Amino acid sequence: MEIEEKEKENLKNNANNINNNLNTSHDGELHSEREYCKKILDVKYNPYEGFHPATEKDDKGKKVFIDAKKICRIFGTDVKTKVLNDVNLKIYEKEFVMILGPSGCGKTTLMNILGLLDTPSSGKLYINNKLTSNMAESERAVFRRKIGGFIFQQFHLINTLTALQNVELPMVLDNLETETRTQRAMRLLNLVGLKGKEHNRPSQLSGGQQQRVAIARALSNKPKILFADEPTGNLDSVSGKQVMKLIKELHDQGITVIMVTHDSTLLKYATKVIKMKDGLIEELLQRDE
Ligand SMILES: Nc1ncnc2c1ncn2[C@@H]1O[C@H](COP(=O)(O)OP(=O)(O)OP(=O)(O)O)[C@@H](O)[C@H]1O
Repeated sequence: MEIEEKEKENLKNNANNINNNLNTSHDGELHSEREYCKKILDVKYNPYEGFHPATEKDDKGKKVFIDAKKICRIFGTDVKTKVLNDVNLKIYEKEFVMILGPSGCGKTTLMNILGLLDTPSSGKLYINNKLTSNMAESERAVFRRKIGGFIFQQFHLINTLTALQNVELPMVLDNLETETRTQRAMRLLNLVGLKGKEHNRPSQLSGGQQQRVAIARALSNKPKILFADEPTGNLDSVSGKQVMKLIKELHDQGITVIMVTHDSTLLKYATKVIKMKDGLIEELLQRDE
């Protein structure tokens, strides 16, 4: 009988403990069972939902844009560091590829190689079936100017030029007539929501506006592929969303996008995810059809 009473007491204590846990929390945010459950559900939110490990079946009928075979990148001469280690990867036309992984795992290095901003130490890289190591530097420059568009976390605008002049710059390098390039630059600035800011210099624009100038500049030569390295990394969440909306619209119009990010909430825009670790592709995921 005495044992039974003790057991009852224990059960009551347990019930009280559970109840207390439901009604209060260490961070003082949870005040009801419902909120508690919601918190648990949030914790279980899976940014990779809707993706599956990529298989050869996923590639059927798609046109290969970039084909990387056993790409290695070693930095340093005396002390050598292997930053990319036998990376194999195919990127197809019209994909929206996101590269994720811990800091220093080689994301930017890989993207710079795919965008011909850097060259691999070994391995073969094909763009549109063309072996890039056979390209002259002038041909690589044409790819960067005419086929690729680039957006960086730090915007990389020229501070002494206006927004309009920044957007016009690649077209100046391409010898386009003044009238044509000014008209196109005005149209692009309008497209990215910067009508009226054409004559502002970067210092007179917010971070989000500067990134939108950078997007307009990246689009000035009508690229087929957009390389974006942490494009929202320096932006507040509202500006970040505007920039992502623009990039999504470009993808919807048929531009292939390769983007490096730390932010797994952006995976909703991706059709393919490359998870990197220590210079290797740890996992390749494809959005469910
Ligand atoms: N030019 C270089 N010379 C020497 N080491 C370099 C060079 N560029 C990159 N590295 C090294 O290569 C590694 C990978 O760098 P990378 O910038 O590709 O990483 P990441 O995954 O993009 O990192 P983060 O997310 O922090 O930007 C780092 O250890 C970095 O220090």
